[in-house]
Amino acid sequence: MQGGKGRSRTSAMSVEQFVSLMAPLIDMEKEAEVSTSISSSSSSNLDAMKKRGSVIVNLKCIDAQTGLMGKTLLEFQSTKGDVLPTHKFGTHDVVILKPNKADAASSSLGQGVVYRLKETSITVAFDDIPEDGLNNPLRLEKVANEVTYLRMKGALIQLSKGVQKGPAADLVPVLFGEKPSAIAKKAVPLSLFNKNLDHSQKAAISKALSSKDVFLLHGPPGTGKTTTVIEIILQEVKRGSKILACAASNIAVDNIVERLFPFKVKLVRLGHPARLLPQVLESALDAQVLRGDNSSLANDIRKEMKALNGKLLKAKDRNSKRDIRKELKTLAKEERKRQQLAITDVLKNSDVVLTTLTGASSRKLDSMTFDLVIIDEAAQALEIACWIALLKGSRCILSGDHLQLPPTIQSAEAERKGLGKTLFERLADLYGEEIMSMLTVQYRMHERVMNWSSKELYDSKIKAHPSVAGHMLYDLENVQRTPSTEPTLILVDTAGCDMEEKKDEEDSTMNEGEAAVAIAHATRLVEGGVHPSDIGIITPYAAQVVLLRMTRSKNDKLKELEISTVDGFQGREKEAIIISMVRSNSKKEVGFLSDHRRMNVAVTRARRQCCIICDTETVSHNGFLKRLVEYFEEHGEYQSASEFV
Ligand SMILES: Nc1ncnc2c1ncn2[C@@H]1O[C@H](COP(=O)(O)OP(=O)(O)OP(=O)(O)O)[C@@H](O)[C@H]1O
Repeated sequence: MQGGKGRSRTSAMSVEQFVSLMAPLIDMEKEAEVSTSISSSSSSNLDAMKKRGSVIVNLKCIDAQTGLMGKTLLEFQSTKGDVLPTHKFGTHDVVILKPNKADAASSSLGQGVVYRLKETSITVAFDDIPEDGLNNPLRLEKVANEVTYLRMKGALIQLSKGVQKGPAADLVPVLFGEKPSAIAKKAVPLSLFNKNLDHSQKAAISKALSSKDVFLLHGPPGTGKTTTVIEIILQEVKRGSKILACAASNIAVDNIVERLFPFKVKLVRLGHPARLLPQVLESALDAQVLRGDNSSLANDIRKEMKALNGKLLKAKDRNSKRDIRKELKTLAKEERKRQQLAITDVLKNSDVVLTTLTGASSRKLDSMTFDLVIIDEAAQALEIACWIALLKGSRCILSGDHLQLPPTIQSAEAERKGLGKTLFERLADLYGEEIMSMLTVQYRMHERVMNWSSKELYDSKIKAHPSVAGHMLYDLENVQRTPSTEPTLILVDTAGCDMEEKKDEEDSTMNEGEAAVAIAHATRLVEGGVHPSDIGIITPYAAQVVLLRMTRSKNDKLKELEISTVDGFQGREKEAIIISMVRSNSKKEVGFLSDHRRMNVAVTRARRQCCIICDTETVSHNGFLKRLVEYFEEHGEYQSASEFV
């Protein structure tokens, strides 16, 4: 099959053009990341750091535990014991711990990786427990993670040198539109592991298995993208393929590991233990290496070396000292060899190696090649990060949805110049349907929630599975039918209710009126029997998240209600979703609300009810949002915010 119909100019670029475009953009992004963190050489002052969200002050250590293969987990809470202030820390970030009062340039008590992040606490995994100072007030500073950029640069260098001899030699020209893509015409006969797959999933699997170089699995919200990826992996393992399975985030990689468990696939998960979910730790490379024969041999050698070192200390004459040193040298070499062999054994015996995209640059994988590289959540990964993994294989399958949120980019300039354009999107433009299948049955939303998104973004091609098409909030156990639980769609209009937006100190926008309405609606749902953990409040603005959490903290019954930005909810779902749009101003500015992908993610998190709170006069100034408002007015229930406060 020939590729190339309808190629877009920006999508068909040569390797050389790609390398010269990306190299400066990666530097820009690195600079932006460094400026939102603390670089080792910076002498920035604490106020500026606080403003950027790269430091959390006034913390106390409330818990210390050992775990994760010898790491120490320390949990910190605000000294006041309430919600942590606005910050830009994320799980897996590298952080340093300092006394609260230490100046910016002072040395730290320890460095660790953020293990768990809650609204009221943050847990960090340290290699060694900080010796003292834990009883005094503390602060955490985010450290720039420069390794990721080095690895992306490494992939660019490899691409620029040419990959004629590497495993991806035939793949690279296809992905840059220099050679046509190919899909075998004869369908592969399928004997499926999962007997419940729908027609669109089966069609996608069949096409994926027939692809000779590249295949895109397009999975709109709730359509079983990961379910389909799992079946593809199982089918490929059955065929004897060696697979590298990656995603941009650790959580997405762990999700695949967990879902492969029941099928007893021989797999190994690479990565820092603090970045893995507890339930997949047994599959971690480190854990498997420890269980291997070569590893116990290496252990025996280390014991022998310890004894010899003792002898060396006691030895008097030069000759015997020299002999012991010689023996130690030989043993050290042997120990290294055994360690390496232990790692190679595990990697060789695994049919599927799983890691994040940046983790794929691990030296442990240096000499390995794969028949297939699978990248899940590819529409949320930088193209250059995908290349770290792609260079290791001769075929690839990318799964994602370019109509949901793209990767987060710190540098506005780098984003404008093209860093954010994903490989998934570029290939979708370049080859279109030839190399792609879209899943069209969704298993999450009531069809009224789904229809807006399907019509607006997916050419009305998505259908709701009968098991969810008509499900209501009051069908849930213990939920009564009340005026609040009854509607599937609710539009709460704040126009004319004196609920204007405001800016917080960091210039992020918030809206007190909307926060009060959102919490009031959540309270009514809980009073109607909805479990608070089944409700999520989503808002695009970080300041509104903090405000909502503070408003919520006055009501103990809402403790388990989840409040997060749209980005924080991607890939997740709740029975009821409340969206606070925030923007309400006389200039009718809507900021990044107008991004179709952000609103698509927000609305499609809802399974049974979606409630939008907004100032219709402000948001209707944007055509896309106007259609959203009209859809909710037509198919849902209209309420004025004045009914809530
Ligand atoms: N063929 C199917 N029959 C019944 N349920 C299914 C089927 N495929 C997927 N599901 C269900 O749909 C839900 C979503 O599936 P999955 O996690 O694979 O989707 P996803 O597309 O990766 O999700 P997201 O929209 O969050 O990216 C899961 O509860 C899954 O069990």
